[in-house]
Amino acid sequence: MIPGGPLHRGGFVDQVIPGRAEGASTPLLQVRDLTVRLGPVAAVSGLSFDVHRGEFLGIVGESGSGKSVTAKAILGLLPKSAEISGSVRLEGEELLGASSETMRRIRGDRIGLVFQDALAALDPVYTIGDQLVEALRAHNDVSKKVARKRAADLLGEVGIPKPVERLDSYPHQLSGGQRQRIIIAAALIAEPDLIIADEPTTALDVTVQKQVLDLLAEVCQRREAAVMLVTHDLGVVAQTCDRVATFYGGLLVEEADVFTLFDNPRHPYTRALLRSVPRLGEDSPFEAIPGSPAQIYISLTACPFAPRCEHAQPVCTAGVPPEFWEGTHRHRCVVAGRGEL
Ligand SMILES: Nc1ncnc2c1ncn2[C@@H]1O[C@H](COP(=O)(O)OP(=O)(O)OP(=O)(O)O)[C@@H](O)[C@H]1O
Repeated sequence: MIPGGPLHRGGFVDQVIPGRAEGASTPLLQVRDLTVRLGPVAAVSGLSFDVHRGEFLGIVGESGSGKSVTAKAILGLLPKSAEISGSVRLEGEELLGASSETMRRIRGDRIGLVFQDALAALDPVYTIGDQLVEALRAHNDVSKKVARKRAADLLGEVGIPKPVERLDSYPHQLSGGQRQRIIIAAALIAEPDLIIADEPTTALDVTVQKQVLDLLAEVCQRREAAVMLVTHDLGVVAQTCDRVATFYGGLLVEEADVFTLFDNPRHPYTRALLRSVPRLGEDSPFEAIPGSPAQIYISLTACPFAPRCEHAQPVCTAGVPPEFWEGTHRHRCVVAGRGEL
């Protein structure tokens, strides 16, 4: 048993997780004690976080840290063989264990998806207009003419020049950045409350990346929707997010508002992640994190970062570290929690 510090709070399920919108109404998305096993792999362990309306939450971590599995669990897109427990509520409605029909409705109406590969998400044999009109008419009982007008308006909203003409283009006739804007337009069709964007800009060059992220942030604010951005790129997080959660080995190891996380990271993994980002104009070279990302089998029994952590002590492997809170900043490092870091 790991001794919790004075700031340690136990229990997850009814825990209040303060976010940016403190004192605000019920969170839009409330994830509690989410645990996912995929065969022998403990992909996500005891995950709890909130997403509020109008908020941009970044989820960062190395490959294999459980980011995509978390997104898929929320969307009901994990394989049937996955063992899932905990709770995922969208404005109070429990999504874990919901029927496939309910989850199709949720994905269609309430949660929009933006994935990395825009070309794969668009059908090459149909025009952009055909695809948007079809998607619009799946959600709204409107004529083709009205749907086409709305599709053009949507393209305008996401910054596509000459939107009416673009409706007649095929995906391959557009640039990567334009295709990603169209994917965002498609994700917005049903006016979702939450947009989950999984590495949405990885395939784009830096300038276009910034435009697409600014667009997501602007749309999120204008529509009072929330965005959950899954990325391994801390530069992207710094540019866009209000709050950041760091994942490691399927565990949420730290969460804070973006300024606090960058200025005063508490978990050694977040610190290492920040040091691993190259900075222009600084003499000190960036440092790669030694060792390989953790793959956790069966269940988590210790701090997953301990084998790679320069500050690890025996206590770190005595059990899963509890949460330590400093205001709205929380982390799972016992050494930092004891004030020894
Ligand atoms: N279908 C699956 N079957 C078995 N294990 C899986 C499956 N999908 C993911 N995993 C495992 O679950 C863990 C979390 O994977 P996940 O894809 O969520 O990581 P990630 O943080 O999104 O990484 P990346 O940035 O590479 O996408 C990893 O150990 C991965 O190997």
